[in-house]
Amino acid sequence: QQKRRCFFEVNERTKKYVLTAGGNVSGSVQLCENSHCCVGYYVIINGTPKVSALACDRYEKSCPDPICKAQPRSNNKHFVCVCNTDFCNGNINWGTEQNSYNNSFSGMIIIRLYDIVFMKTAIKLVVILIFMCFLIIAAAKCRKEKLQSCSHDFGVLPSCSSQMTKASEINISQIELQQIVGRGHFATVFQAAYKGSVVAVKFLPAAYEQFFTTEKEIYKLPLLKHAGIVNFLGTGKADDRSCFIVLEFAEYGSLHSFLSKHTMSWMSSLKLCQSLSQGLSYLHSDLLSHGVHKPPVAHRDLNSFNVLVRADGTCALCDFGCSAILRCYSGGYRWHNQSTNIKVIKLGTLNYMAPEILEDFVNLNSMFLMQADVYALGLLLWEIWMRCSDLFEDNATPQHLMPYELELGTNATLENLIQYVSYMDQRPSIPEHWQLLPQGADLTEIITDCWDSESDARLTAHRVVERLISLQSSSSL
Ligand SMILES: Nc1ncnc2c1ncn2[C@@H]1O[C@H](COP(=O)(O)OP(=O)(O)OP(=O)(O)O)[C@@H](O)[C@H]1O
Repeated sequence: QQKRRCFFEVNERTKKYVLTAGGNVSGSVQLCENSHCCVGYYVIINGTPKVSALACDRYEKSCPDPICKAQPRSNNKHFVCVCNTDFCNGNINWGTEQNSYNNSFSGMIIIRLYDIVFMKTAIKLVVILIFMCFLIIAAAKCRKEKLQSCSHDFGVLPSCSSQMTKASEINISQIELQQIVGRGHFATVFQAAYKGSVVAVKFLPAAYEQFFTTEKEIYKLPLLKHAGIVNFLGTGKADDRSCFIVLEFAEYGSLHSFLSKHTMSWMSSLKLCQSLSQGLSYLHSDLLSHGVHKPPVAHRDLNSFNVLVRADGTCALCDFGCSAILRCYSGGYRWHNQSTNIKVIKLGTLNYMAPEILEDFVNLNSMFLMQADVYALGLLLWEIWMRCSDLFEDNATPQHLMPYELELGTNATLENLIQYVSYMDQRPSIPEHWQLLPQGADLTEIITDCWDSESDARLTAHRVVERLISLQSSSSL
């Protein structure tokens, strides 16, 4: 059986030879010859315990305790402890008085293994705790700054700066339909009169209620009102069970129809581009205002049919039937488990799909939905500037074309787009002479930085807003 090992220490007042008889001593360790018990003698001096002696017990006695429990010897000034595990005499247990005495152990000469282990663990715990606190504070600060920076960047309309959108249910009898102004893949949109104002009413057949529910959910998000997003007035159900959404009326209709009919000056094109980017940047923003939270939203179907143009020449985003609310999870954004998870399979809008979405078509649960919106934004900026008469020689402004329409025809298939956009890494062509124009190089760079094949390398919508502002302020064409 292995011999017991005990701490060994003697002060002047103890007869050293008496204790060395218990076994061979090497430094501060004694190998017990006659006993399997360690013993510790302590004396209280000025209220603090000091080691009087630590050693092997000289005779075999009963020592049932694995830890060294203090027992008074005389006058409550001297204590002895006996224990039966290796080095157990290095740490006397004071019972209820333990804490007060333990704090005064600095006078002990022997380096006690148990103390070291305990100290090391305690130090590790403290360091881990401090590190975790630091991380939590840094994360909270980072999030706060992010939210604050977003809320400073974009004006929140005063009407709803601190409230949930209070759109009421609208009774169909309150609406007077006038004429059809647009048709989408699912919806028919009417110009109508409602409470003395001209509005747009979007009807969705009952079969497409899923799109209606998603779109309503987005419009009803708190703080969603913004000049770059079409103003939402309410929803309702018609007698034939179709659902409808009442919106502000955009006089020029979709951006697609506006660009088909109009060319524009440099300043007008900038107005369209800026309001469009601001709308998207606001949609993507994560906002906290007066305790109300607006999560980021990815549009997921951004194209020139889903951007409206108002009479004042500004853009407003619409059609959120495929949009996704993103929730923040430990630094990144994930798709909130929304009522719908619809795959966008619509001709025309395929042209605006980012390469990673085209390729990963069967699985749209991507973390990069906002970057995919920015890709589409780049195509829209190209589409707008291709109709800017100041960027072309007299009467040489091209006809309006959708992205890739020239290269792949009016109804490009998914396979053609994957081949052209993804594998061949091609984009709509930017006129070479733009490089010679005062702002040409900058606007080319904005477009190409939006439609980069690497989604991570693309600008954020917020950065596009900034780049467009500096483009405007540097000089006019
Ligand atoms: N508020 C509005 N003011 C004026 N015109 C509008 C308005 N909303 C929609 N429109 C017109 O109706 C068209 C279809 O609207 P919307 O895109 O919302 O329908 P949809 O069926 O959801 O379309 P999609 O095919 O993209 O899914 C638009 O392209 C636009 O021309």
